[in-house]
Amino acid sequence: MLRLSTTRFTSAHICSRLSVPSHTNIQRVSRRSFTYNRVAMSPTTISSAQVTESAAKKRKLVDSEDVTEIPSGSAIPAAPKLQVKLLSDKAKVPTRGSALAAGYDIYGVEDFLIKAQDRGIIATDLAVAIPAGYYGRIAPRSGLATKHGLQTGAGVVDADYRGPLKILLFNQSNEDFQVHAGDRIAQMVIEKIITPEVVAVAELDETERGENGFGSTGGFGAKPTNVVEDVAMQETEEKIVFVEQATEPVATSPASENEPEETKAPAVEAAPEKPEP
Ligand SMILES: O=c1ccn([C@H]2C[C@H](O)[C@@H](COP(=O)(O)OP(=O)(O)OP(=O)(O)O)O2)c(=O)[nH]1
Repeated sequence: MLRLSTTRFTSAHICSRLSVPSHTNIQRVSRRSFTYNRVAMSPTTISSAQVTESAAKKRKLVDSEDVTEIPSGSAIPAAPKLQVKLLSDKAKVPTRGSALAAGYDIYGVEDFLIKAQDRGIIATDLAVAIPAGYYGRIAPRSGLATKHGLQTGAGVVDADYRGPLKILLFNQSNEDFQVHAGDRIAQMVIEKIITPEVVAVAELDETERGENGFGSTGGFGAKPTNVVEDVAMQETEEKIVFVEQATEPVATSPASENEPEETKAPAVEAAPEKPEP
């Protein structure tokens, strides 16, 4: 008889299993698989030894900018660092609001009144060194944008810029907005870029779209044609859920058998009995 059991793996479980500190490099792909540093993994078969082997095999595929240094004996590429220099004692190191937040909140260092429908440039007294191959995008904080109409402008921070970081804020509301020293006024997202060589050509290649632009694919209500229904990805929580046959022996890799107790994944739990109708 087939009896279904369900085990839920969060990225924290996986990190614990892999004995790695951060779950930010873990990306869920489907119910049964995820990637760690872009290496495909399965929660049923994962072991630290496999991570080491797989990562070593795929290391050549990782862009060189991703790998600042690979310490000997470690399979996990060192993450690029965002260096910040505080230019005054009012400056604050950028912070992230949650474990997986994309943006680093940026703190202003001055009181500044931005009049309604006006703009202001706010000092941060920060200098930054963004890793090569990336840039910093200054983006609005959603709360300030929705409640007070505060948008950011300009917003491209080059990797080679070493001057003081400034934040351009537009007040699109009809009320003045008072910025206080120490406020989190914007966020900076570190985005990967490519800078291809520019080549002038006589003709561009042909495409289906051609020269059609600005609404040529339909109105706002047009149904997109490229949407694939994926039930597994509709879960709201970041969980990897898989189902296995409890009556058959579960294949266990030798490496995972030798793992210390605290790094093992949680035991398989029996699925709750379905109540009789
Ligand atoms: O919101 C922003 C945008 C830019 N900068 C800094 C970092 C960036 O590297 C530099 C130059 O910005 P950008 O290249 O966008 O400005 P530009 O007008 O093209 O100036 P430049 O000729 O110096 O490149 O100004 C900020 O501090 N805040």
